[in-house]
Amino acid sequence: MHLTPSQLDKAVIAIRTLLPLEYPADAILRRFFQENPKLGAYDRTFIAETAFGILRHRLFLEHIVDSVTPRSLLLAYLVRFQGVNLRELKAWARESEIKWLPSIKAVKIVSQPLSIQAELPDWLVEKLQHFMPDAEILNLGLSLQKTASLDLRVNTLLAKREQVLEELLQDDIRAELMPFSPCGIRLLDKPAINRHPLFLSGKIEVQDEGSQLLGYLLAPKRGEMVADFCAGAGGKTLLLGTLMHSKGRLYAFDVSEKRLNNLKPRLKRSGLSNIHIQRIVNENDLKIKRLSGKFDRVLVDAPCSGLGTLRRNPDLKWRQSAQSIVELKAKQASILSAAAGLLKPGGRLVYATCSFLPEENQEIIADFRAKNPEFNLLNCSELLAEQRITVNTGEFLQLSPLTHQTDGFFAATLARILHEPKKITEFL
Ligand SMILES: C[S@@+](CC[C@H](N)C(=O)[O-])C[C@H]1O[C@@H](n2cnc3c(N)ncnc32)[C@H](O)[C@@H]1O
Repeated sequence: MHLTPSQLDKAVIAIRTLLPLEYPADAILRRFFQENPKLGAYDRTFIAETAFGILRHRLFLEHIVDSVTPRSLLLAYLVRFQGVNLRELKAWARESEIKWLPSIKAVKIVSQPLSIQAELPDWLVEKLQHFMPDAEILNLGLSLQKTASLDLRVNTLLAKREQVLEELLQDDIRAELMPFSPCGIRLLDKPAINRHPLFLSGKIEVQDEGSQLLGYLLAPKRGEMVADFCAGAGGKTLLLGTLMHSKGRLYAFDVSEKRLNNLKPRLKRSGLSNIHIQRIVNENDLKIKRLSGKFDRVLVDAPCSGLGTLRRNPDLKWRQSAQSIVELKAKQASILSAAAGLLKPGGRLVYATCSFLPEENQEIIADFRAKNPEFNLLNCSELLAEQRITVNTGEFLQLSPLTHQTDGFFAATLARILHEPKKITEFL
């Protein structure tokens, strides 16, 4: 690694700006780069990768430095995790630092407490210990410290997966077919894919394989009425529209105008014409109430802690807390209840999060079913098997970076029964 003093100085400033983590790390860095337009592509990559690397290993790094400063964290990270040689740092590091740095190489990670080894904060380890043995927590934590692959979804309305793979390989982009998703391609490096003609022409989108599987679980058909209740910037909406062959009506609901606006250029590229974007004030918006009982399929990609995406968003373990999980849980239950009201008898709903905490997942489903006996639970593995996708995680879909090389995802599939039992009051 070739490091220059000005590059290291800039990295220290970036880390200082980042570490209070008042906003998502990617947004802070984006702003930092906007405010430092003279930084070249190589410096930007170095700064972004280093900053994210420090967030991934922050607990261990804070443990091994004498005093926690952006500069000491940077030095410790470079030496310990990037194998940077002290000679390469001589022009920049102070004499006292050059003396101190060799000692950090000797600190053994395996003799640290579980939270440091797993790089998960104490509150999270405590929660996990309720349902996972320590060895599993450690493996999960280690898998979340790795970087995620760049996953693509082929827009099968515009291109065939094999053709896209061939084109990528011809352009010297190393890629392979995904193991689970029938429309997925995994890249083995991180090229600037958003400038590639396949991306610009709408033939590919960036999407984690786990997200793609949620679309296949919902399995919307041509001509159906479908809702993506928490559509955001529409990653899953676009997949659902494709599975519907652009036929039928697909509503993209969300409370965030900004996120829905980000869906618009993607929609244009996709060639889909069956998507109706609707901003709602909240889950109880009148627009939702008016559509009650009209939908064949509903996806609830609920707002969640995002802990399953720590490979991409390592800052989330610092931005979430035991208290934020309590608040999210109440929101998730309320959204699920409102979204379920959209379903026709016989309709299907998929509730999903990118979290591995039962509070946001199984507990939400159990509470919902206790209050709504007119909904049955369908077996996710069987539903996927019907589409020749083999992921055997039982009645719930539970994906993890450790086992499936995807983000951590949870999904449950509910079906509204066709003939609902009459309510007792109707007999009185
Ligand atoms: C996990 S993200 C969705 C990501 C999106 N489905 C995708 O594939 O890109 C959750 C979304 O829920 C939205 N949200 C939060 N509260 C909501 C509510 N009460 N009703 C509907 N959407 C809500 C957030 O704005 C956010 O876009």
